[in-house]
Amino acid sequence: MHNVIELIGVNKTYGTRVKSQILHDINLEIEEHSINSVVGASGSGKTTLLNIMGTLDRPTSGEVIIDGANTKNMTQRKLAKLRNQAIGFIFQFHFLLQEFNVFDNVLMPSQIQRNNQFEVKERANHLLDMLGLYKYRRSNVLDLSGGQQQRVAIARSLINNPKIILADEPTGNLDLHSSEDVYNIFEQVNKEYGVAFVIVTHDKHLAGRVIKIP
Ligand SMILES: Nc1ncnc2c1ncn2[C@@H]1O[C@H](COP(=O)(O)OP(=O)(O)OP(=O)(O)O)[C@@H](O)[C@H]1O
Repeated sequence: MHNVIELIGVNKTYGTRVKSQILHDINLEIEEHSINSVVGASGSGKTTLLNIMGTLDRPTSGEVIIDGANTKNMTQRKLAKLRNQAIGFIFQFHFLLQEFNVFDNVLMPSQIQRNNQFEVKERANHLLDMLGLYKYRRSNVLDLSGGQQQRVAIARSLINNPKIILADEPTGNLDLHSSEDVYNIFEQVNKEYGVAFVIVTHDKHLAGRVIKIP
């Protein structure tokens, strides 16, 4: 089985004068097509771990391998390209662009690469259709409910056809019904597109393998 993410001996320490070690010698493999939930007490380092997996933050020591590529000595530019191609991100607060409509928000990550625009737009339409948002594609994102906005964020995370989606408390801001909706979509996307998921969660809906941070 191919690993889409591999962490080898990862440590993370914050602070310069007063040091605080958050992650201790983490060794982890995320297999392609797998679903994984990250759990742990508040402040235990779940978001820190996810940010390191997503190359948004670098470990103090240890190695992060994304889809077979060791990121240790990569330039910021190369890292940004790899991240944009391989990884989709979903956050608790979706960070949609308020001045853009639904369709343009979904297209956003694809604009960084010179992808075939026709294919990208077709894919955006397909994703919006799958997520029940096609009729809202010209609406401003502020006119949508919280659950609908999170579905726009899910479509956006999938636009570059990533191998992995990293989701940080994706249902933290949603009611029970919308939360279940989001988890059902994750399962559907995992089945249909083979995307691996790593989900940081506080709620009881634990999907797939559970990674516990001490
Ligand atoms: N940039 C930073 N600089 C200094 N300390 C930080 C930084 N980011 C996080 N921390 C600290 O690292 C610890 C872990 O934070 P993190 O957000 O990863 O935990 P978490 O498990 O995701 O928490 P929660 O469940 O409350 O969201 C916390 O004590 C936090 O204050």
